Parts: sequence; structure tokens; C-alpha cells
Amino acid sequence: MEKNTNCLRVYSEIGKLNSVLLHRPGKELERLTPEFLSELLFDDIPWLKRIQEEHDKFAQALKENGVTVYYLEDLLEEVLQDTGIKEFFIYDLVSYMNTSLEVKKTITNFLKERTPKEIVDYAIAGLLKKEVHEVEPQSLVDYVYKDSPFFINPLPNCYFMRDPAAVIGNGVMISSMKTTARKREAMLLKYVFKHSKTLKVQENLLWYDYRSEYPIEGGDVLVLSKKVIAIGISERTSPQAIEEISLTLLERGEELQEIIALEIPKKRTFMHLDTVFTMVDVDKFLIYPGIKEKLKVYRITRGEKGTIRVKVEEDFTKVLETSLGLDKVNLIESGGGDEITGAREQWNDSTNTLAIAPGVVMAYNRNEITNTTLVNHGIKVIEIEGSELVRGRGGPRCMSMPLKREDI
Ligand SMILES: NC(=O)NCCC[C@H](N)C(=O)O
Repeated sequence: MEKNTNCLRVYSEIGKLNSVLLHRPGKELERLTPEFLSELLFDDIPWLKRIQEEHDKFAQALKENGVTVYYLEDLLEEVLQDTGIKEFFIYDLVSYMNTSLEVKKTITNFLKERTPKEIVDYAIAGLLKKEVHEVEPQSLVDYVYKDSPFFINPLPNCYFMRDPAAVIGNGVMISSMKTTARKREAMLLKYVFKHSKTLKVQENLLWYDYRSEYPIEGGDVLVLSKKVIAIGISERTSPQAIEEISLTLLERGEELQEIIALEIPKKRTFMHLDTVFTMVDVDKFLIYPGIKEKLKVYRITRGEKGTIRVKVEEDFTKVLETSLGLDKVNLIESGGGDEITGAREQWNDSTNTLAIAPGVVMAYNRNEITNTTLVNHGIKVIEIEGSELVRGRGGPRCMSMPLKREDI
């Protein structure tokens, strides 16, 4: 791709990980109630104290392995020190509220008086109505949403940092999130990649915009090599978005040759490609066996004069081998190939490993059979606790956004 003018560099799924972006789960999780669980994409309510401990240990394990960890909340706070940017940010934040303009103005004034740190808290954990002095309903919208406890909704999925943006090469895709529950997350990432001193990216290296009509989420994007990217067509990512970003990437990226689009069943269990398929070594992939027969494969390459060409492919393994220039790839089955164990462990994110170097991955310790299978295939597995983390349905890959990896 274009010359590297920033600190982003991700040309593979497995190159030694240098830096990563995380969000430490916070108060937003204490705002989950049974009534809104499914709308907020959770299956259970995590215990905040324990989920934070588990997350801190995850971050610690990354640091012990030489990875620099950045936190979204710190970068955003730094960005909002600039009063001009703070004003734009408040405007964008308030635009997501389901209220009349009058109430939005009241909340805007309330936020203007707050410190950058307080605003970041409201942007992620939400703003309860009772935190602001009484605001009378002004319009039909206010009456209809009167029973909601929030002026600004919480973002409990924010610790799944993989999804609202994805570094591809030396640029970044800001995701257009499929669900209302997660849309605002991408807006936060846009501020970080546009304005933070640490991660600022040139405008022409922003591969996608969060306001685009067609959804695409980071969990579906796998950078397999400099030449090949795989993108899932899933519950969250549309074929239209894949065509759009393929056009951009193939036009601006010199070395990129193709995008492999992998269609998976549109189900919550497999919400993103990385819940069923991850790369663990130069020629090894971990795959949920329940998906193999259901995969549809398309190969996207450059067409004539700024267009793309799409070809339907039959044999997934062959496509991987030819695209990656390998004689043979090894597809390791999660759950040790057993149907029931495979399905149970996949639900607990066994297949969602994070590679921190070729052949070295982080995984939840609870998925014992999958982890043993990986070890038997020569993979080093760094296990982390995930009893509370897993309740939001995501594993180590879902929780991390690689910013920089060493080239393979
Ligand atoms: N890449 C991923 O699969 N991320 C996990 C996202 C879980 C979150 N509760 C969601 O449904 O979006």
C-alpha cells in the first residue's frame, strides 16, 4: 500500500504483535439489565469487578509478550483536550440521542461544562437521566422515550475493540456498524484515528467511513498477507460494503492482489468470520468444523478501469493455498473435531484466537479440547481466564485491535 507515514502497520494476522488498542470494560456493563440484554447483544450480565480483573490479566499477558497496549479511553481523553474538537465531539455524541432538539441543547450545555475525562465516561458508559437536573419532555420523541433511563445509551460492547475499526496495511477501516447498539463505537474510533497524536492517520488512509450505508465490522476482516485479505459476509457485514472497500483497497494498495469473501450463515453464534475462523501460523488456520460445508467462497480481484472482478470458487482450502502461495495449508478443527464439543467451545469463543507471533496465540483457558488440539499441532497457546469476558460472546481476537505487527 502507500508509503507509511504513521504508526499503523498490519500486513498479516500473525506477524509479531507490537501494539494493540483495547478498552477496559467499565461502568457501561453495570447498565445492562435483563430487559435490554438481547438488544445490547449480551447473553448474560458480567460481574464488573471480575471482568475487569480478567481484562487486566489479558492486557498484562500482552505486555509480558512485548506488546504495547493503548486504551481507547486514554486516547479519546487526550483528543478532547482540544476545545474545538471537544465541541464537535459533543455535537456528534448528542446526535445519537432519541430526544427533541431542545433536550439535545440542554445536554450539549451540560457536557460543555464537563472535563474531557467525564465526557469520555459519558460517551462509553452512557448518561443517565437522573444524572442531569430534571428536563421536561418537549416533543413527541421525548414522550415516547420518556421511560428510557438514559439520555445517552451505554456501549457495553466497547471492550470488543476488534469490531468498530480494523487496521489494514497502513490505513484503517472505520466500520459502519450493523446494530444500533454499537453504531456510536465507530464514531469514537473516528476521533481517535483523525485526531490523536499517537494514532492519527492521513485522510486518504481511511479505507471506509462509519456513516456509509452498508455495514461492515472489523471481526469479519482478516489480513492474511500483504497480497490477500479475507472478509466475511456475515450477520454483520454486507456484500455491498465488501465491494466498496475492495474497490478502494485495490485502487490505493499497490501490493494487494485479492480479497477473498467468505459467506457464512447469518446467525448470532457466528456473528463475525473471526468467531469461526482464525489464522494461527503461516500455514495453519483454526476453523469451527460446523462451518466448513456451509462456506461460500468468492475471489475479488482488479477488473478493467477501476472496477472489480468477482469469481465464485469451489474449494476453500485450494483458494487459501493458491492465494497464499503455499503447497499445503492445515485447517485445525476447533473442539478437536468433535461435533458437540466443537459447538459448545465455539459458543465460548474457542475459535477466536489472537495470534501474537507466528504459531503463538492467546485463547481462553476454558476451551480445553480446542487448546489441546492446537498444542498437538505445534501451536503455543497462552491461556487467559475468560469466565466473565466471554459473556458478551467474544474472545481474545474480538477484544483487541492490532495497530502494528512485524512483517512476516
Ligand atoms: N469479532 C467479534 O466476534 N466480536 C464479538 C462481538 C460480541 C458483541 N456482543 C456483539 O454481538 O457484537
